[in-house]
Amino acid sequence: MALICFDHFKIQYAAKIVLAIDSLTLSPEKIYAVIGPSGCGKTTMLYALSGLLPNAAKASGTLRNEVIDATHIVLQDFGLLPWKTVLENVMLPMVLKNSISEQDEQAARSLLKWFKLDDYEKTYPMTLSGGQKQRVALARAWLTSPKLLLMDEPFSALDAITRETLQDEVKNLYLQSPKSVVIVTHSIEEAAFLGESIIILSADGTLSEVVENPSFALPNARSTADFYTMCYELRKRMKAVHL
Ligand SMILES: Nc1ncnc2c1ncn2[C@@H]1O[C@H](COP(=O)(O)OP(=O)(O)OP(=O)(O)O)[C@@H](O)[C@H]1O
Repeated sequence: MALICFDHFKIQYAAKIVLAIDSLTLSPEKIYAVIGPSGCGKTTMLYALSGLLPNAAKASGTLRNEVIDATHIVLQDFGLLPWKTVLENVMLPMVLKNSISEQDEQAARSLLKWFKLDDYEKTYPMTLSGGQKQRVALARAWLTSPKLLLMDEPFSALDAITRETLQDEVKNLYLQSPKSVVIVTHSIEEAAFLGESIIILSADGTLSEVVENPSFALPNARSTADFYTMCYELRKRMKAVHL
């Protein structure tokens, strides 16, 4: 079954076409990484998938997202409310719907524990590090049990080791309870580690190709020859689409 279908889908700002995907189908319960040169339309693609395109964007053609009502997007700036505690921020979607159950609170606490934030539940976001804020945003995303999770450069602001730790946490959480995920990233290593399939966009916003990633499910994937080969292949292909 297809979760998402692009069919001659285009987005333009005034006369400038910034995304043009003729044909692309995404399957459920897979992690897709999206890479491509700066300005090629990666974030625009994510906004289109979330149904949150800016007013100035004009869309044409077809983009079918079968789970648009159960789609959650994690933005680059984390989207945390400074006047709410960590626990309240994680539970924000429930707070907004005015439907907090004991079960939700338990689930929020166990996610905070998973993300090593159990000592911080009464803390306010301004006192957290970038990595901790990102973890709060990820815990919130997971708590809503979205059918499709969209993440825009989720780890770009973090130092290398924190980034790898969070990538591991997200992958392990995904392997425990698979979801449909689309991650936009600038990092070839992140795409090769987190992407089961990697969508490569060209500089002009067209789809270059979708690459399957044989290293994705391997134990200790980062230290396998398949992972290094994948990084090498992606680097080669990225150079080609930059031209
Ligand atoms: N609100 C807007 N109004 C006009 N043009 C826009 C708007 N938002 C994005 N664009 C243009 O659309 C194109 C695609 O932008 P987008 O942010 O999707 O690229 P990206 O691949 O995510 O870039 P980066 O890798 O640098 O984050 C760019 O040329 C950008 O200038």
